[in-house]
Amino acid sequence: MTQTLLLLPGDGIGPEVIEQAVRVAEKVAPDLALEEGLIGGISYDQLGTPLSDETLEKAKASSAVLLGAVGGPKWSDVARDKRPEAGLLNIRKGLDTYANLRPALCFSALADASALKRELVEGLDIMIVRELVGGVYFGQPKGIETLPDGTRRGFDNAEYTTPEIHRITRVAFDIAKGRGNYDRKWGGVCSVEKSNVMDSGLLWKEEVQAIYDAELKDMGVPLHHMLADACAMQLVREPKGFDVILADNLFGDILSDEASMLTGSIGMLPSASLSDAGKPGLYEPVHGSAPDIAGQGKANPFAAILSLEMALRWSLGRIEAADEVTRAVSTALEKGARTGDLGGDFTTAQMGDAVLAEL
Ligand SMILES: NC(=O)c1ccc[n+]([C@@H]2O[C@H](COP(=O)([O-])OP(=O)(O)OC[C@H]3O[C@@H](n4cnc5c(N)ncnc54)[C@H](O)[C@@H]3O)[C@@H](O)[C@H]2O)c1
Ligand SMILES: CC(C)[C@H](C(=O)O)[C@@H](O)C(=O)O
Ligand SMILES: [Mg+2]
Repeated sequence: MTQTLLLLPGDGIGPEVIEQAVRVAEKVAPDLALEEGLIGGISYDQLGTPLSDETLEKAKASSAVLLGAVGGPKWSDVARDKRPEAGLLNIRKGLDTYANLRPALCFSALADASALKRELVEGLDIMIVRELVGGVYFGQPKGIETLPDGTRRGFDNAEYTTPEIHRITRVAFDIAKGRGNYDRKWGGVCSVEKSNVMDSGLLWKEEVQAIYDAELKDMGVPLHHMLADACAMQLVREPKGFDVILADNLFGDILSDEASMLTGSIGMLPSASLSDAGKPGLYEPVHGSAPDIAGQGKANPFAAILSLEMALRWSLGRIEAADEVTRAVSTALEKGARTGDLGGDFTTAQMGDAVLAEL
């Protein structure tokens, strides 16, 4: 059966980086059927909604979805439920992609581009497993209200349930088992929360432990618990001490941006968002639409190309093609391919050329 990759380039640098990922896809998986759809601000401009039913249906019917980025200052005054970011949250929820995998891998050629010393990050290979369709992002009620005295009150509800915590914990353990890095200081799975302050955090810790004791212990994968603020600190102090970090939606968002700077640039970090087996995965760079450099040919397309790599690996079962892409990116970096964020002057297209030259 033909496999379909739905492209949702979105806003800002999204279309620029997806264009390069498409060149790579056409080279390593020429039989893959590519379709295109709208999401984000461009969808709001054309259709009055950041995610149309048509795009969501197309996504559900595809083998995988590759998304660029959404958002930008143009839509800052639009109502929250029509904002580009709402389109992103709705497609994640609509596809039930609850397991967001955010690898932070420091290519050896970039060890000096990191904000940290070479010895701290050289060889870094950690995986953040972020719960993506629950927590404070989706909890109800939320809103902004005006109080009788004229001041305002904004509120969000951080909530998790047992099944939500158990299913993401199972994914984290499966991934940690496949990686086998148990000898690191916090090797195996390190679950982070604020159980010292938040009830949803306390439940998170208790339910991770409960499913581990009841179902996962025999896998032989160590489990650690850490407070999220301490994890933020240890990530810059001793990043190679971690292997798989399991986090809720909000802490996973913040810690993955932090981890991006260990690898050299946010322009390098891909992600995979997975649902249950057999359902399409959603693949997107961790970075946003970068309005400050959009339209200038300055964006680093490697996060998008590596997101394609993750789609080949996790949804399309094309492991050899995925390995080829990783190798080509690594070699391109070794040969000096660098956009501005990595301290070079390559254009977005030249970065694509550099990868294609190695395929
Ligand atoms: N998945 C997504 O679509 C996603 C993710 C994060 C932010 N956003 C949205 O993007 C918009 C801008 O957000 P932001 O500025 O906080 O974050 P951002 O990631 O867009 O940009 C942060 C900084 O990193 C740089 N940068 C990001 N990606 C880069 C790349 N590929 N190459 C080179 N430099 C890169 C930008 O130039 C900027 O200086 C907001 O509307 C935000 O909501 C979308
Ligand atoms: C744009 C925003 C909604 C999104 C998030 O917070 O999940 C982004 O920061 C990300 O990391 O994918
Ligand atoms: Mg983020």
